[in-house]
Order: sequence, then structure tokens, then C-alpha cells
Amino acid sequence: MSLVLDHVTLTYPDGDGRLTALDDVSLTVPKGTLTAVVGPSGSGKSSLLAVAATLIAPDSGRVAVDGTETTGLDRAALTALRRDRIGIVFQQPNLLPSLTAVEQLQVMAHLDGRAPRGALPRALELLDAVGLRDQAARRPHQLSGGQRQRVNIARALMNDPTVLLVDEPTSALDHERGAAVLDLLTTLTHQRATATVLVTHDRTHLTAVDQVAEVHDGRLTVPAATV
Ligand SMILES: Nc1ncnc2c1ncn2[C@@H]1O[C@H](COP(=O)(O)OP(=O)(O)OP(=O)(O)O)[C@@H](O)[C@H]1O
Repeated sequence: MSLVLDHVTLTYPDGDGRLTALDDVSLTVPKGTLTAVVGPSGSGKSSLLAVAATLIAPDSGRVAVDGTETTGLDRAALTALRRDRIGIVFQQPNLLPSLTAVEQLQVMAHLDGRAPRGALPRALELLDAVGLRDQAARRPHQLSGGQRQRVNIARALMNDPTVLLVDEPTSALDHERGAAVLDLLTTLTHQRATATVLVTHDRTHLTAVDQVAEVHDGRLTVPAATV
């Protein structure tokens, strides 16, 4: 199992008390499958993604990424785990304005301090996988919103993550482009055997996902196993 959340509870300070953002949440996402997490605003979706990304430690419960238990890992170990095993696609493609599409990906290979040998062929291969091989030399302002989101997705795959976490990828896109991005995520999940979690409040495009989990007031339910 590539991503396991086991009885995870997360609270935030709230005035004199605590607000429970995740309430005893358990979720398992096997490799090569896509789980959509749906729920209304404020239900806990972003908190779930942040805990899965090991950006926030839960108050209690267990998070395991690609077989590694994250509880008790120090900051350096968590940073390395995120760098090597986790890809994150944020809602807004936060691309660097001055870099071309292929450079947005290549820069990922520089971040861990290793010589980016093989970074260019890999970046081009990933741009090809997201249908943008011929846009490799374009800068963000020369790309459409949907194309920018594809670059964003390709970039998250640069380090060959096991776990892919995606936050509302279709919110800035029209219906057709949103559906295309979801199709692409489904295909990449199967091809690259990632354990993918997609957070969304929009159920329209969810027909092809492997599992839909619903979150309400921090409580997660997975209707009759769909994986
Ligand atoms: N840093 C924080 N400090 C205190 N409370 C927080 C913090 N972050 C989120 N919350 C609260 O935790 C609950 C869950 O928030 P979360 O952002 O996870 O929901 P969400 O489902 O992602 O919402 P949205 O769809 O609007 O992004 C909400 O009640 C929110 O107000």
C-alpha cells in the first residue's frame, strides 16, 4: 500500500479550544489507483492533503508513505521523503514566469542538489506524456490555463513519486479542459503506478476514478469499496 492514513486526527487552535479538522480518518490508496476526496468547503480536504504530504503532523494516528512510517521522522527525513516519494500539484500552477515549460521541470532536478543528469530527456518525456512535447520552449504566458496545469502535473512527476497529491486541479478550467485534466491524471496514475489523491469539491468529472471518499466535518467515509 502506498499511502495509508490510519485513524488520523488533526486539530487546530481555535480561540480557547481546538477545532477538529480531521476526525479519526482512515484511508488507504494503493499504487496505480486514483482516489478522489470530495466534500464541501471547510470539511477538511486541504487538511487531509497536508497531512498526507507530511506537511502537517496529525495529533494522533499514523501516516505511512510507500511503506515508510512518518511518525517520529525528523524534519530532514521528512523533507527527503517528500522530495523522493511525493509529488504535489497545487491548485494554481505556480510556474516561474521566466522559465520555459521544459525548464520548469528541469529545475526540479536541481532542487535536491544532485547533478541533473538525465533531467532533460526525462522532462521531455513527461511533457510528451501530458501532450505538450511541442510546447516545451514556451513560457507560462504563452500557454493556456489547461496547458499550464499540465506542466504543473508533469513537474510533480519529475522525481518519479510514489504518491501524487492533487489539489483542485480543475477549479480554474472550463468543463472540457477540466475533464481532459482528470482523464490525464487517471492515465498517468495507471501508467506510472502512483497512489494518487485528488481533492475536489466538484463531482462532475469523477466517473473514472477508482475510489471516491467523502469528507464532512472532518469525518471521512468511503462508500462501498470501489478500488
Ligand atoms: N491553519 C488553520 N488554523 C485553524 N483552523 C484551520 C486552519 N486551516 C484550516 N482550518 C479549519 O479547519 C477546517 C478544515 O479546513 P480545510 O481547509 O481542510 O477544508 P477544505 O475542505 O479544504 O475547505 P476548502 O474546500 O474551502 O478549501 C475548517 O473549519 C477551517 O476553518
